[in-house]
Amino acid sequence: MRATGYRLLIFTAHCARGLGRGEWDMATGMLDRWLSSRRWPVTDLAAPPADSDLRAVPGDSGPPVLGHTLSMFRQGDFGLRRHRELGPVSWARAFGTRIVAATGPDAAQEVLVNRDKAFSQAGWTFLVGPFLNRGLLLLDSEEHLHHRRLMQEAFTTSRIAGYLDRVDTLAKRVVPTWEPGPAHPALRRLTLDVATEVFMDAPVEDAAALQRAFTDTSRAGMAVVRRPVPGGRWSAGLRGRKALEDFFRPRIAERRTSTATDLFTALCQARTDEGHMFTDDDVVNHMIFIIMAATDSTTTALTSAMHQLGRHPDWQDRARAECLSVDPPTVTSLGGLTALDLVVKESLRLVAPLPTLARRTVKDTSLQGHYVPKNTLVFLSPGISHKLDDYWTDPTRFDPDRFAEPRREDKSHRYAWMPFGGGAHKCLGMHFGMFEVKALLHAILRTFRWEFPPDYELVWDTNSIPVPADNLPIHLERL
Ligand code: HEM
Repeated sequence: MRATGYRLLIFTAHCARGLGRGEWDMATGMLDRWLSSRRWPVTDLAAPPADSDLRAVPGDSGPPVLGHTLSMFRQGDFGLRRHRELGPVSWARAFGTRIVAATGPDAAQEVLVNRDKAFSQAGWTFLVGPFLNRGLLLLDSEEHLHHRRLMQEAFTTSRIAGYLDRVDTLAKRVVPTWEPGPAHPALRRLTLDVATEVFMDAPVEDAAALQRAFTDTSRAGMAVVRRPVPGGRWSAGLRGRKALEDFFRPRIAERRTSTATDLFTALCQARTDEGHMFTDDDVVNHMIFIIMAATDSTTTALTSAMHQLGRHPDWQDRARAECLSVDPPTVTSLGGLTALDLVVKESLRLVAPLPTLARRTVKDTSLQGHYVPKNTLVFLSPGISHKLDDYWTDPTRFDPDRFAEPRREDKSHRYAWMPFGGGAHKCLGMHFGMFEVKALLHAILRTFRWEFPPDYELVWDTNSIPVPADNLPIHLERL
């Protein structure tokens, strides 16, 4: 069996280029069946110290050469299956290293609360390479706290109100120009427009080049060949990052005294009570990170919500009726749109935009009674916590009312619903992100109606940030 599987892997890799679509689907289907059915001998990650009562982390290396890399890429239920079979703390070999999965709300809480400071943000460097260098998420401890406090100045209620006003103006200009077609690229374009107009206040003529630079920079972290080979994703990412740096740096001095209401200006002017401000380097690094953090995540949230609203016309009608009763969408008026709020929360539960949060241990530590040695990569999975039937009734079903009183299933555990993470690094853009998604849906629901054929099934490509494999083709009917 082992030899068969190995041959299948080699065959798939060698033949990929020469196969037609049907043959490719057949080969990958065989591969997927084999990956799901095959089990590997379970061994210990490392022996716990003799004087401790800790247990070893159970897990396995998976198939030869690639380990579980392909399963992680190709199988949406891989993590959930391991959680059921091996428990909330297990290890697997993938991407050339051993990774500990901390799954379920208890394990997530222990890592994110990080009581003895054993889990560092260096885990993210493994995933995003040099592209998000010194972004807020990559900082640890006191330095992180200091930068986070300063950055909070860009997310006060009055700042958010200003951004939201600009998001609404943009949505009202762009959404009515949409034609029937794939929804995902249109949504991505919309959130990129938010990035250039609302976050950066960039000149219109620079928008296309900047948006290309964001895309190249954010994709580079997932490059298979992680070297600057000409024509490769890594090189494109380095060029993209440089283009973004070249945009931000020369404008900082002018933005420090500007009266503009964009996020870039807010970061340039952020100041603590003691008078500390971000340096020019900090502003550049934080802006590049924020744009990456904000764009793909909100695109996935919007795509998931549009998909669910198209499958559930009753919820679409309820959400639209609310949106038609309120204009413009503001921090206060959006707060009253209950059905829209429930739909967005449920869409974030079913498809967590950040499927993996990464940490690395900086010392030997314990996790749910297991021994985890120093320098171990640890992955958390909000999407797994969102699918456990200990916390959610019929977890695969779209059921927004689960977030309403009296059910409030999200209160079953502090970390049962965690699309925005938790602890010291909990998403700083959470409130604005929710408002942005709702303001954009507000414009879409007031302009269009849509539904999917009953037999339509969306397949999410979960290689990194979830995207619909078919771009979510959608027939928009103008109201
Ligand atoms: C639906 C949209 C969003 C989702 C699901 C989301 C999710 C997350 C998650 C899970 C984290 C924590 C990662 C970790 O602990 O490893 C995070 C961090 C962060 N997010 Fe978001 N995010 C969203 C939108 C935004 C927006 C719109 C912004 C800014 C405009 C933003 C800015 C940030 C920042 C600055 C951090 C780093 C916080 C820190 O390290 O202290 N996010 N986000």
